[in-house]
Amino acid sequence: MLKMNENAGPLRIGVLGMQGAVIEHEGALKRADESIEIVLVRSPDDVKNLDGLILPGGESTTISINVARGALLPILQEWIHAGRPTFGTCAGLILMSKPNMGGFDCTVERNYYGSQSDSFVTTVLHNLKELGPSSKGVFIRAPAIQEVSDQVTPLAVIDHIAGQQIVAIQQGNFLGTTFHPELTTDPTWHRYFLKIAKAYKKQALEAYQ
Ligand SMILES: NC(=O)CC[C@H](N)C(=O)O
Repeated sequence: MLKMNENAGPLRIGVLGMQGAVIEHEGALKRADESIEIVLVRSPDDVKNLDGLILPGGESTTISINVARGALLPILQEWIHAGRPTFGTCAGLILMSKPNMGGFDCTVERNYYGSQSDSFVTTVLHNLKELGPSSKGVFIRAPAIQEVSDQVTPLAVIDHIAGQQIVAIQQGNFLGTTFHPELTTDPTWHRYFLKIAKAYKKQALEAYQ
């Protein structure tokens, strides 16, 4: 059984360090809250005592292979199954969707917008007041969120020639974006994730006492 972090001190957030935008997420977490502890997750022991976990973007097949090779897969599955705070960006979101590790009750289509050269930056329109009206979304060989169940809350959309598309979602303690908020200096999405992790930790510590 995965142990929770019983330390009431600063939040400990893990960043899966297999491939992709790992350092960028570490920087974004620091910008969002200087006081948090960051753990690079590469082996099962690294997942102990975390309050939240980020699955970065990169290449989802490579990340999956490395996760399986490092014996992390059952630990991550247990983490997600327990509903612990998890933030998946781009490839990270792909891993949290069906038929991969799961977590989100949704399907995604990989490389929806085309190849690397079809990557783009556009305005992400937020649905949730506390996130502010909008942010800059960096989409790099991004997936598109396809079917979502009513368990999934869309948090943001973009206007696309194919129509408005959902690009950020929440389901309980899971947060996912098809874009890369860690590649901008705007801490909005990481702050929102830290809020989820903080609330989860508070609740878990209270239940524990
Ligand atoms: N920026 C990204 O994470 C791209 C995801 C990548 N195209 C994949 O399918 O894995």
